[in-house]
Amino acid sequence: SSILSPSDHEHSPELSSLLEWLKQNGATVKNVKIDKVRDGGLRGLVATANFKAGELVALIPNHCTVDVGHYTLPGAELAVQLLWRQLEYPEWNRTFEPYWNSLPQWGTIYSKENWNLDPDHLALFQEPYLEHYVQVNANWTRDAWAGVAATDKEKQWPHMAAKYPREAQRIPYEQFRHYACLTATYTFVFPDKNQVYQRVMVPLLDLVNHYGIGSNTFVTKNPTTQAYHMVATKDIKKGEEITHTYNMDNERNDYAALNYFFIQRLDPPRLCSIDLPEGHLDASFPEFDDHYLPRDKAAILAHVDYLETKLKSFPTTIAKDDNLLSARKSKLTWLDRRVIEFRKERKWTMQHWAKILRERAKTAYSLHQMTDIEANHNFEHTEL
Ligand SMILES: C[S@@+](CC[C@H](N)C(=O)[O-])C[C@H]1O[C@@H](n2cnc3c(N)ncnc32)[C@H](O)[C@@H]1O
Repeated sequence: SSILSPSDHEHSPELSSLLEWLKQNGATVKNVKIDKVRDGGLRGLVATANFKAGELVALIPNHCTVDVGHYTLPGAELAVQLLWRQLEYPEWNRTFEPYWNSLPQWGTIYSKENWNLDPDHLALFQEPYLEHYVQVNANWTRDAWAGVAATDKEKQWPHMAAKYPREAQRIPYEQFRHYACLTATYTFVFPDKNQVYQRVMVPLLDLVNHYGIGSNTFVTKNPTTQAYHMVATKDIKKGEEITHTYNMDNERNDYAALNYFFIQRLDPPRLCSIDLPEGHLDASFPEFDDHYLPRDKAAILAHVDYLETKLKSFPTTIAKDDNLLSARKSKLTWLDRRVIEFRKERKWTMQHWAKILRERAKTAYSLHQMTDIEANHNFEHTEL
């Protein structure tokens, strides 16, 4: 069934049941609806009344949420725990049906945890580093499923499934890797009652999309009631999309593409983290590019050289990528298209910054070593 709500703004049966279930269980979900929020049909949360800054947008009690494991664990290991819990507590599992049904179906969401490992698809990145990053992560999911990952047995599926062989047999790999993606991308990190940070599935709040600087809510956990509160950080008008900042790393497209499989055109444009001087995917780069890009003439020119050499090394140009994306009889899947859109956006941003840096180099200072003549000159001045 479709994960999208119909265009007449009525909720699909799945989403109506979610809201009903939450209300029956003490949640506050009054002035919000789940709707298509972007051209591509992206689902998100929308305000159905005005909210003032500081006002509560939604409250989800702790008993409607699921702690899936320690926040440092990869999606595959969290998936093992979630599936095991569903088998171990069938009654509890049944009561959560309205929530499970609100989650996206297999094959509609991707992240490094459940990526398509077809080499032709990975090659679309035009970047070996990103290909490897996806491979390492997706292979971990595959290995945890097969029970051959280099980690504790209890973190791998066959060991946990051994207790429920018949039920476990009915769970296909497709579902496992989908769960690995969900536990990594549809979860929040919050401390439990013992102050241990957990990955938590929070119904409804996990339908809110990411927005960087300028998002209109944040999520907090009440230390006494353990409930999750979504609070407006600015006035929100009726009809506006509700957003929050998952993390600022997502403001770089390589991070967002690999971890959540979306890309953005940002204003001002931001380079991929791997295209920053000494940048890499696992670092946090919360500030604008301008704060990271060099000021010293030699360093600026070195970075312009990096960007231009890299741009020349790509097998396709932006124009070629555009042609591929707009070709009428294209055999590209939506997954392929997203990766091509990613690489096109990456190139565009590299060109943009190369141009700005080339300008900046014209008036930049130099930290080059003093020549003998300069040194002698300074010495004479000191003597005087
Ligand atoms: C926590 S869920 C948010 C709800 C999701 N849109 C849904 O309908 O189930 C995270 C997923 O939403 C999508 N998403 C979140 N923020 C986005 C954004 N700014 N642009 C595009 N897609 C986004 C990505 O597919 C991501 O994996």
